[in-house]
Amino acid sequence: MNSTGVSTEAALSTEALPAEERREHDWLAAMPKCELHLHIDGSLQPARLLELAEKNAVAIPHASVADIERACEFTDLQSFLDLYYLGASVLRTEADFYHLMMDYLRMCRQQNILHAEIMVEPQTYAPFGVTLDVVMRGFVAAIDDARREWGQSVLLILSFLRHLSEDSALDLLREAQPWREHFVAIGLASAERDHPPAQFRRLYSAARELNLRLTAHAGEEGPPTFISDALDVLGVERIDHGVRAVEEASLLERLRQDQVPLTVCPLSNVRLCVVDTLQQHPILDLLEQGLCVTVNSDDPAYFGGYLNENYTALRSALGMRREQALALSRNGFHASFLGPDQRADLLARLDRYAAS
Ligand SMILES: Nc1ncnc2[nH]cnc12
Ligand SMILES: [Zn+2]
Repeated sequence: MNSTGVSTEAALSTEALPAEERREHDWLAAMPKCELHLHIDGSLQPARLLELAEKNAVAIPHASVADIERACEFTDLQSFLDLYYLGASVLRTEADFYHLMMDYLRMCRQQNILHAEIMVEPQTYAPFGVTLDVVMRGFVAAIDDARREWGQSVLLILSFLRHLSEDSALDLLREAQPWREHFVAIGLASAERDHPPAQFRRLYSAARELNLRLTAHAGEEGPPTFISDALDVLGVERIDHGVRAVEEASLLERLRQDQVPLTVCPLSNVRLCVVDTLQQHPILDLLEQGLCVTVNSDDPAYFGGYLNENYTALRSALGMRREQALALSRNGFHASFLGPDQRADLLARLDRYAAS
C-alpha cells in the first residue's frame, strides 16, 4: 500500500471491485485520452532500473524492487527528486533510452493514450558523460517505431532543470538546435522552491524566438505568484500542476477567464504531499468552476499509476462521473500542442466514444 491508499497492484487490476465500479473503471480505461505532463525518467520502472544499474555497472543503494518501492515514501518534492535523479543515472546508452521510451509508448497503446507530450531532460544525464545525441537517437527511434507500428502520436518537450543555472539551460537550448524539429515546446521542472520563474526569463525569450511553444511547472510547491510570473514573465501558454492557484481567488478567476490549461497530476500531488488525500484534491471543483484542467501522471513509476490509474482513482476517491471524465479528456486534447487538424481528428474519436 502506498500513501495514495491505492496499492499498485490494486490500481492496475479491477477484479476486486464491485461489478458496477469495475464497469466504470473499464469504461475509463477504454476512453481515448491524452497525456500532457509526463517526465520520461519518471516512467522508469524499478525492475528496469535495477537491470540497467547492473548492466551499466552503476552502484545504487537499492538491491531489489521491494527496496525501491520502500524508498517511494516521499515527504515533499525534493525527497522524490533525490530518488528520481538516482534512478535516471543508470541510463547510459542509446539502447537504454530506446527501451525507456518504448516501454512508456507501449503503455500508451495499452491505456488508450492516443497522444502524449513527453518531457525529456538531457541535463540529467550530462554529468555521466551521456551526450544529447545518444539520448535523442534512442528516443526518436522508439517514437518512429511506435508511430509506424500503431500510429502513436507523440510530441517532445525539452524540459530544463531549474536547480541548474539559466546559462546551462541556454547552452542546452543551443546544443539542441540540430534536434529542433523533434521538439514542440520547452518546459521547466525540478525543485520549485527557491527557483522562481523569473530566473529563466532569457531562456523563455530565446525559445520564443525559435518558435517553440512554452510551458513550465508552477504552483506545485511554489506559491501562486509563481503561476502568475510564469504567465507574465515567461509568457507560458499552459501551466504544469498549478494546483496552488486555489489559494488565490483572483488568480483562479484569471485562469478561468483566459482558459489557461493546467496539467494536473492527482496521484503525484498526494505522493508529494501537495494535498493530504485524494479526497481533498481540487481538480473536480476546478473543472466545475470552468477552468481548463487536465489529468496526467507526471512520474507513473514512482507514484503508483499511469494515466488510467489517475482517472480511476478520481472515480474512486471523488466519485468522478462519466461526463466529468470526458470533459477532462477533451480539455487534454484542446490544451495539447497538436496542430488543428490532428487535434480535431482525436477529439472526434473521443466524441464517438462518448456517443457509443
Ligand atoms: N513533480 C515534479 N515536479 C517538478 N519536477 C519534476 N521532475 C519530475 N517530476 C517532477
Ligand atoms: Zn512534473
